[in-house]
Amino acid sequence: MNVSAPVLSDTLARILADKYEEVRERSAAMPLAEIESQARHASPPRDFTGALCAAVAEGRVGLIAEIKRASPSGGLIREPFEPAELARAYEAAGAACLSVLTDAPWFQGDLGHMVQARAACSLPVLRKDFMVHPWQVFEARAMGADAILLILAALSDEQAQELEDIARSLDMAVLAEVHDQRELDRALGLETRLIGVNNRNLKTLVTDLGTSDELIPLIPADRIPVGESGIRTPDDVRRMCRAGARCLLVGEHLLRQPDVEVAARELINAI
Ligand SMILES: O=C(O)c1ccccc1NCC(=O)[C@H](O)[C@H](O)COP(=O)(O)O
Repeated sequence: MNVSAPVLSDTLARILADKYEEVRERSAAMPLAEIESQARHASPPRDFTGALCAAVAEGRVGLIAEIKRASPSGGLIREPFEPAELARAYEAAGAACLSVLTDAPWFQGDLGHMVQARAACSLPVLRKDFMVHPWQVFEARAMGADAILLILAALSDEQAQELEDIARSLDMAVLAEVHDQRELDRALGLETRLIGVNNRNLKTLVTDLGTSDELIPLIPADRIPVGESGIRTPDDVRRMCRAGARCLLVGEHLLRQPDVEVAARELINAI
């Protein structure tokens, strides 16, 4: 696969330019065959999709609770920042899964945050990063990730397919993220059942739950819609459910609360 960033002039493009450079450096330090071998010898993944389905089958929100220190839109979100403590609190609240930001330049993330969070609980964990190259998928699994995010806006169809194939060969779940109908149509060409509708416009960074209102009803019944970004209140949760998503990915709102367990429980019990 070609390791060069698409030419765009928005926030996502700037993040991707840094990401392609990071992949170049990391893959130069460890060959693909070596990281692939580590991934294939890692202990088995936890069932990310199964955990979401179980929560929904029990009548609860399938909450993917996010762990991130900072973001381009929110600046520094939580300090002090204790990934293990957050993971335990989210699990105690009844979250189905975790999402952990591992991008350093834009989110102050680290793969170590994911390792610490996963070791502190029994929840399946999504590596939340900008995946553009097979090396990163192998790295994610080698470090314990149970799922990866594929942002359709950041990938060609061929890239998305290749990264999904690798993830599936490693028994990892894939969350395919879309922002508009065109990306949704492309995502439906993938095998994954998990289709994330991101309410954040990645060019302006503004969130609008109307994106979910519009796109989630278009997702076929054999897929699992996941509402993402800008979800803050029990009313927001109910709005996502009305649109058709009982699985939700929530970060900033929870991380800004002094007691994340109470805050997560409030959203989980909103329906
Ligand atoms: O959050 C950002 O500023 C951002 C900027 C550019 C690309 C991605 C970005 N966020 C990633 C996410 O989609 C969110 O971390 C995730 O959906 C949770 O959203 P929120 O509950 O609003 O923190």
